[in-house]
Amino acid sequence: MDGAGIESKSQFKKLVKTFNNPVAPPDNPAADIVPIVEPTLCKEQADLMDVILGGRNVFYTGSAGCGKSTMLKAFVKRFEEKGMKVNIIAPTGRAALDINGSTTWTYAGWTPDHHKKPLKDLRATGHGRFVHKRLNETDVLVIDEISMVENHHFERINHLMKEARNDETAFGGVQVVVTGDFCQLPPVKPFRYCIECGRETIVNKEETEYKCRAHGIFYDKDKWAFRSTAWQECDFVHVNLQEIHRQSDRAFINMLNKLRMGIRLFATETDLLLNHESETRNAIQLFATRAEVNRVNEERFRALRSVERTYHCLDHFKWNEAHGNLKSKGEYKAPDGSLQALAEHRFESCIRLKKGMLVVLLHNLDIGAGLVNGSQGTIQGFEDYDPKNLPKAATSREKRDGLPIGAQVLQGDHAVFREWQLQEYAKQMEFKAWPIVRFLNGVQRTIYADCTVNSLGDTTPHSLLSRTQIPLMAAWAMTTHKSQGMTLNRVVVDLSKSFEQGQAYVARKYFAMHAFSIRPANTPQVSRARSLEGLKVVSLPPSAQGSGNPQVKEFLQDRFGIRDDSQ
Ligand SMILES: Nc1ncnc2c1ncn2[C@@H]1O[C@H](COP(=O)(O)OP(=O)(O)OP(=O)(O)O)[C@@H](O)[C@H]1O
Repeated sequence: MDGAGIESKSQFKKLVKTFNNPVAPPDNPAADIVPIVEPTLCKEQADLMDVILGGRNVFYTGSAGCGKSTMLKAFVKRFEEKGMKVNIIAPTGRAALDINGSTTWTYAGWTPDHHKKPLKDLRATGHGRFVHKRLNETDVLVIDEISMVENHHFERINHLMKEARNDETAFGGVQVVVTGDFCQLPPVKPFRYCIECGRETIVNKEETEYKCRAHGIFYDKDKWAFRSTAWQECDFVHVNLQEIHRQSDRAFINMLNKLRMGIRLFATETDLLLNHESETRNAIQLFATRAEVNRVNEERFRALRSVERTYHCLDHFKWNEAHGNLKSKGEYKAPDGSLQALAEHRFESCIRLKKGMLVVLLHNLDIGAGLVNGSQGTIQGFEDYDPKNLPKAATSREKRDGLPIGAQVLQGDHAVFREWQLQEYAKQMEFKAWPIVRFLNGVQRTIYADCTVNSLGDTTPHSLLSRTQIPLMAAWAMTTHKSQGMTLNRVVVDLSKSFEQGQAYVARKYFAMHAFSIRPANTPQVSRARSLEGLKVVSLPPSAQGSGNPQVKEFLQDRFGIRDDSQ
């Protein structure tokens, strides 16, 4: 098993006590103060790990919160420990940053214009120096957020890898692991250019057909990766993770599963969702647009009379000159000096903080203490900067002898680099003080800056792209987009309003996505983790129920027997 776990309630209580009482030394300092940032895999996750490590091509899926990202980190670590070269790719920049990977485009060495090339020419790009080398060094290709990867994009990558690796088996013979949830975001602008000749297709009014004069019609219903020839060639083992780790309330999980599949809720369930008792003091309001979020957050921020403190991020690109193609990553900057390459980063380039402000934590600080990505709290005050308290990379001696109470330890790859970046960040801080946050579960912590590192390039040492910033953001309001992947404690959401505003292309999926992105308190260690308790749904859009994409439903039914029993 990977990572340490909290095995009993008493162990958890002891940990919380230790964190809340920094003067009382615990029995075993080293064991108790090291934060737990990765959970212990459950049985079905461990079984999946065996299948993946066994070398088969695997597609694994499951509802939001079943641990897809947790699995990804765990098996990548295991492959890397075996010395295997793993490339992790995702269809968008933001998704790629979250998984310390690159985009499908960067991996393939393409710009969107490459889709305008006939397949034969596109395949030839696999012989470009960097691309050829990169694709030939891959042992395992991991594709995250597969729901957004369009059929022919998946197909094109398959062709490119066959050509580059001179091997006509699926993806040129590498092991392929794909993950994601087809009930979440769909591919954008499918079949825009004909895969055969690269000419722009002509779309009909209903956006159901894309026509190439020379090569016929492509149908919108076939836009999904699972409808591609490449998917068949991969001969995937299909795994559906069923245990939800974010929520613990059975009735609530059932409802979420129905919403995911676009299954109409029973009247009793709708009633429960709208009218259950909820604790929404200091809850976060989810909105569709950034403008609404900014308005609410700005109003509430201004209303606080305490002193405002501004924190600018520290972006850094440590470039290995062997990666000529990456040089520009460190060159393009936004007006505030932050790197364009990190524009989609989950940490803000600039944050303003005040005492009394509601904030949300943006990374897993300490799972054992219930402090995860999405934990909400209030700033209680500020701790003066003291270099002694900055998180440090543990030396081997410290690992052996234990660290001082309250010290935060930097673990894993790049720990020394991260420590250095934290020190640099502290030097450039205008206000030499760190926010102290009391979280909704009662745990109080000083929140130091965190440094996230993305390793880039095909050779080692990798080029390192990093952002260092205080991992907090205002939590009166948030976009639903930003809430994806978080475990929020208290949420208020008005779904009908989102519909009136005529949400973009995902309108049909919007309801399922939104409802599914609501993550009330769940960590089993937090005693009041009654899932519906932290959720307030203001109103539901009646038209939005019972939608769900028919091809996705059919696919999930075929593969996993997940069916719509309400019909
Ligand atoms: N085996 C486990 N034991 C305890 N907690 C777990 C376990 N697996 C995952 N979690 C926790 O559950 C939460 C959701 O996990 P994760 O983000 O991996 O899910 P996901 O399926 O990727 O969700 P999404 O589709 O929303 O991105 C995280 O806080 C994670 O730490």
